[in-house]
Amino acid sequence: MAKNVISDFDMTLTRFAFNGKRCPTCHNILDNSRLINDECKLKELLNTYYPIEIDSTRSVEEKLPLMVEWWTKAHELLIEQKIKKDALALAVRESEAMLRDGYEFFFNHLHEHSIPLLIFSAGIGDILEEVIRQAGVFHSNVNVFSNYMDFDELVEDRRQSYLDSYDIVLIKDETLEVPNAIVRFLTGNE
Ligand SMILES: Nc1ccn([C@@H]2O[C@H](COP(=O)(O)O)[C@@H](O)[C@H]2O)c(=O)n1
Repeated sequence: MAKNVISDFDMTLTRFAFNGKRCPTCHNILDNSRLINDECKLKELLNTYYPIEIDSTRSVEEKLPLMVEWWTKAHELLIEQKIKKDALALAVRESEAMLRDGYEFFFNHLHEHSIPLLIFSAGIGDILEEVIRQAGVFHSNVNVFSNYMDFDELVEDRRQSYLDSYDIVLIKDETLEVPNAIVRFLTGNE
């Protein structure tokens, strides 16, 4: 039987608090860093929307559009900050984010047993990956499904790193023809 482990990230794989102090989410890591200026209102968004996220009297249907509204507004604010990709690692290193105690066993054991770990997160994929990487457990069985930042670098600059990292790289292809061919193959052309 195929096994997968599915998890979310912020406050699930990372700690909620340490020594009585709240630990940051991916968004908070950026917000608390030197990459964001004081005028950026991410904290105000957190104060508005986090109570809604954890409000057990509201239904999922009620919360969903508000959560989308939250991350849409947050991402618009982040775009204005013109963050450089290279600076993310330092922001994570200087942050107080930490994986939960016992993370080494969790990540290493799944890797040793070739069990895929699928992480779904409403956080920021680039930051999330960096937290796991800096903890030394970003193994090949870890797959992250999250929002990623799109940096204004020239496509040419990134082409080689994509070619090195992925089996298939689509360039100037606005269709889903290749993914659809793979999906058809996986489902036996049904
Ligand atoms: N703009 C935002 C959006 C979300 N958050 C918090 O990040 C958490 C992501 O959690 P996952 O379990 O999906 O990894 C989410 O629960 C929000 O509390 C944020 O801080 N800022």
